[in-house]
Amino acid sequence: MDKLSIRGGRPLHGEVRISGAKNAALPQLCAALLTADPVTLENVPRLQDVATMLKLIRNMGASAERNAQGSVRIDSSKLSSPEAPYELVKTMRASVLALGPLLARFGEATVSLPGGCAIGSRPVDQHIKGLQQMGAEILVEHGYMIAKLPKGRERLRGASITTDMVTVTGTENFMMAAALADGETVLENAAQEPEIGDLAEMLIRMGAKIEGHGTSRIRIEGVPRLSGCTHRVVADRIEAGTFLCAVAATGGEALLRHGRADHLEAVIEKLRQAGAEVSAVDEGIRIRADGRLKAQSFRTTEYPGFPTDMQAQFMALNAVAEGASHVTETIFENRFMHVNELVRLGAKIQVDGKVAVVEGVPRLSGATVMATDLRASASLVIAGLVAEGETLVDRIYHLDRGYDQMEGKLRGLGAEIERIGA
Ligand SMILES: CC(=O)N[C@H]1[C@@H](OP(=O)(O)OP(=O)(O)OC[C@H]2O[C@@H](n3ccc(=O)[nH]c3=O)[C@H](O)[C@@H]2O)O[C@H](CO)[C@@H](O)[C@@H]1O
Ligand SMILES: C=C(OP(=O)(O)O)C(=O)O
Repeated sequence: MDKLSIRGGRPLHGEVRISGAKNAALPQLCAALLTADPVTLENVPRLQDVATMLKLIRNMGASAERNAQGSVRIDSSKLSSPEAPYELVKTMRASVLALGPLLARFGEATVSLPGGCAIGSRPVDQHIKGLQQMGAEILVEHGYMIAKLPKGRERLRGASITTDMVTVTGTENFMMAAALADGETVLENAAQEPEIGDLAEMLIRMGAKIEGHGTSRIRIEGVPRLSGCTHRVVADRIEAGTFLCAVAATGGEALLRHGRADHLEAVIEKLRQAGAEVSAVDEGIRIRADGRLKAQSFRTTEYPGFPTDMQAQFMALNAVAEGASHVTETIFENRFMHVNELVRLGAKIQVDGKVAVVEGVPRLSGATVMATDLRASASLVIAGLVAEGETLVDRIYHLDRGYDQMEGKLRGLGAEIERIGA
């Protein structure tokens, strides 16, 4: 199992290229299943979840090829088996995004339930309820969602869907299903994350009729068929946010090329309050930080609030900042697994239910720590970049699931970081 060895204490300096967003690329790879025409996605990040999604698509009988420039071409004209098996779904929750497109195009789909993961339970009751409102018959049996259209029906039908909570993958599944449904679908309480807007733009390029994406009410007028398209995946706001925290924590200066400051306002606002200089420039985002920053309290919520996917990384920054802070996690019940590992590096953090109380310390000291989930891994890397001596981050397969060449990019910024094979 690979580990990362980090020798901390060097401020990060220079330029880093932000990749395409994992959480945009995954639904878009599923959206390619909505058409028999070839679809080309540009700027697809090289990370494990994308590799798993390509495997899933190929497993269904479609072809999916990546070229040297990072584009992926998907041809699902010969798709033979509309099924997402447990073996693939268990390593990647985003597989549930195959449900909407498969059902809409083929009138049937069998997709494994995602179950839970380290950060908490990952229920899909809202997905099932919404697709049932669109006329699907869905049976949950042997760990699978077995979905089909009633006899005699060829298409899902438009519906008015109000979810009990804001769900990102739910909104994406409904948008894709509704794009090929018969009639109008209105999604109330829809998610507003930039990845939703990017998916809507891709679907519109394919011929879908969608309005209101980026607001909490999305209207989709179904069309009988969609065509192929070429679409460029939006920059990864969470990767950008991770590098912003890393530069801020080490007291450095960097340009994040292609980073989208407009997608990261809640995080940037907190970084500025902490004392970092952050600006949106034509090439991306610039950040500069001097000395110790001031700790910031925050609470994770849906977009445009502070993203749950940035909670662990900002907590690493708070751990070495001046003063105390309260970090409240409202989306996932178990997303504080990095806390005990940060404590091993010398951080002072106590968890009480949904709140972590962080008492900033002037220094951390390197140790062996274990990554427990994707963003927890990134938090430990940031802490390792600050800590004195060597930090060994074990189980970095979690990191590889969602970051495109993290250690190479950090090395480019002057970090002393190395991957050690088993
Ligand atoms: C709103 C939010 O911040 N969503 C995050 C969530 O998206 P992801 O799409 O994975 O999760 P959802 O947005 O669907 O879930 C939001 C909340 O709704 C609950 N829920 C969801 C669907 C459902 O059918 N039933 C149900 O109860 C979930 O348990 C969770 O508490 O995790 C991703 C990976 O960390 C993040 O990128 C998303 O930003
Ligand atoms: C936890 C994440 O992803 P997933 O929903 O794929 O588990 C994430 O992107 O931070």
